Amino acid sequence: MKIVDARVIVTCPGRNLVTLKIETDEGIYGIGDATLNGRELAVVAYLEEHVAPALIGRDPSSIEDIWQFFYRGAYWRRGPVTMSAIGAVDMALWDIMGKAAGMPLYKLLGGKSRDRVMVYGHATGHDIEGCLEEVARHVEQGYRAVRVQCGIPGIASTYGVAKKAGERYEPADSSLPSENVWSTSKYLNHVPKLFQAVRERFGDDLHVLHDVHHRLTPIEAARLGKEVEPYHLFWLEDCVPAENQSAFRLIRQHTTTPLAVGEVFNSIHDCRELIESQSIDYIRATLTHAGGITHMRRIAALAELYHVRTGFHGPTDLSPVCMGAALHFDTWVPNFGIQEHMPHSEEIEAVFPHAYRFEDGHFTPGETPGHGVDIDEALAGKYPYRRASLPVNRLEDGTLWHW
Ligand SMILES: O=C(O)C(=O)C[C@H](O)[C@H](O)CO
Ligand SMILES: [Mg+2]
Repeated sequence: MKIVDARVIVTCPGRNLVTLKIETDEGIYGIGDATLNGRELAVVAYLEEHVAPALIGRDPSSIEDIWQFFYRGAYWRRGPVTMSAIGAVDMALWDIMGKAAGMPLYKLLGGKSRDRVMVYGHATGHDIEGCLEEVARHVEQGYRAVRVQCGIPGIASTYGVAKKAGERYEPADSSLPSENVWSTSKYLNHVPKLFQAVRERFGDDLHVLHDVHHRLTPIEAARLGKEVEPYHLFWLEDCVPAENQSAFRLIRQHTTTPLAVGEVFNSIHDCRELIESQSIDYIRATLTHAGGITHMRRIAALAELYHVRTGFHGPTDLSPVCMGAALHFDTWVPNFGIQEHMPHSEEIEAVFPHAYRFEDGHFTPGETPGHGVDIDEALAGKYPYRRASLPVNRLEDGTLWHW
């Protein structure tokens, strides 16, 4: 089998999504998600100029060699643009090989390690009462695990909180970056009260999670981890920026709250120290941004040695293609922890028909050969690209801050 075409499809059914479609001389094609939120066209250019032409004529079953060609062979290694492009190629090749073998991807990877994949949903509210209502709505829908993000008294707007009750929040909310204001002290005083109220209302069985979006220093994160210990969080996510991997050792020394990190990671080198020093419990890197299935398998295998489990990133800014492939990976990977789930809009679901299904707080990937997600190109073509940016965050005195 030979690759005869590799094309990039950009569509914006409410938000920008980038898909790579690789076609073969045997009529089998595969698709991969290449969406890098707020930087979509950078990946499109990388794919169109440097990757797609070099794919033509290759054997799509040489998945490892093609991965090495674009990673090791590129000289300029790593980074979100390169690794998202490689991730899309890799996902599409695994899709092709699944279709050629007549097997769902999880079987190609080694078969089921579990019957279904637990996911967590997102509850957000402007105040604690609003959050509790949203948690209740998720529990009614069957979720066993809910991430809870709350507006902070005295802060006008906080990233990660929906503008209106019951709505989804959109990460890239305007053409150029909008601005939020941040106060660490107000935040740290509020969050323990939120989780106290969640436990009082919903009891001990619901898994609850929280995302700090990289906004604390290590000692502040240690304080937060300690103060929420009585509420037994499933995890505390991205409590500090992770460029400095050794910072997590300090947090770890102070708290038993489980730590998750890595949705912005692209490579095993971004998390090697975090994993080997057993400073984290969950690794959040996912297929699109961390070089596809081929590379994510290496990260998961390293993580397994150190009791670290997977907790893949799964926001709406990753397309259903990534979600489908991730659910197969989650079904197979021995050290699975949890999968994030932000539901896509109806428009997006229509552009990407898929085999995965939600039931009772869990997903199953389906039995369709490959990753089980397709793209309706005619429908995709009706939604042209629109520039959208992620916001920035400033302290109350105007200092630009972490997210
Ligand atoms: O889903 C999460 O945990 C996020 O933090 C979402 C990110 O902010 C979003 O994907 C940025 O594009
Ligand atoms: Mg996050």
